Amino acid sequence: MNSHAHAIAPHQTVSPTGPVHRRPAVELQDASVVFGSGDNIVTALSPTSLKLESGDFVALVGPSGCGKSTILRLVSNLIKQSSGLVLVGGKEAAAKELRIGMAFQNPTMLPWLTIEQNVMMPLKIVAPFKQTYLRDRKGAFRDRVHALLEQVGLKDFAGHYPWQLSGGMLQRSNMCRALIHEPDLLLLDEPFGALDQFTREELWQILQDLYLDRKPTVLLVTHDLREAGFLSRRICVMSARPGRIISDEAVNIPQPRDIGMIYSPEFVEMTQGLRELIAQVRK
Ligand SMILES: Nc1ncnc2c1ncn2[C@@H]1O[C@H](COP(=O)(O)OP(=O)(O)OP(=O)(O)O)[C@@H](O)[C@H]1O
Repeated sequence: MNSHAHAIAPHQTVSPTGPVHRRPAVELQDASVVFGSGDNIVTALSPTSLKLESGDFVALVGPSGCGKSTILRLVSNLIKQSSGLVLVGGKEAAAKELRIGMAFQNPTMLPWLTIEQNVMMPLKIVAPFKQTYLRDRKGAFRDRVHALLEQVGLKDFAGHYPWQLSGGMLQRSNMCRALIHEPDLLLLDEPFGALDQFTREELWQILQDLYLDRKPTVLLVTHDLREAGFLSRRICVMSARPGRIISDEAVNIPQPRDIGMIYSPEFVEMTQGLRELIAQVRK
């Protein structure tokens, strides 16, 4: 075991009421991804296995280009594996049956729509909400959007346009849009990448609250080891490209976590251990 053994332990399902045994929400069985053909072959992901139980919060960390985003794209069914299996909700390529929310580093808000309209967008296109969209968009759905915006401190900005908001406010809106349709699975790819440390820490706390409130299954890709440690219940470390998971350990710190915790010796030791592991594999 690594030097971060105090805070993290080999993979186990953590629950306030003890271990839970449910059908995995996400499972990769020796899934690999190869792009191109002939002389232009790029192996983006070596055969990789990973399991997320329903309600898990797993962070994927590792050197640049090791295949973290590729795993998210596999799970969201944007790309197909070249070998192995990808199961979502227990079924192959069944991502459409699960409600998925996604948030990426650069929020892509539609500039001609207000924040309220942007956040409401999934309700317009995702079943079962889309069936009642025309009826509910000015009633129940609007209330839902406003309640979520209030939860992230954007109560007064529903009628603003994206260009009237700061980067941090846009990331909050982005998070609301990813969660508005109550996804079973939340896929986050460097969602706070471009923000200053204070805003990041603030958003970690907001995301933690939203997660504990709703308990979706979350797969978070990040380069920020503190972000991984603060938010997730498990951290998977990947090797250099073509990557695979070389360490999968639980973060044994009860939730909700306090932001001050990231300065504790135990937490610093954990992130330092992860850092050393990644430094070794990227050589
Ligand atoms: N469509 C594609 N065609 C060819 N190669 C690709 C394609 N998509 C990704 N790759 C390659 O696959 C590898 C893994 O990419 P991926 O985006 O998953 O890495 P990552 O770990 O998320 O990287 P980063 O941390 O830098 O965002 C990279 O070397 C990348 O260049």
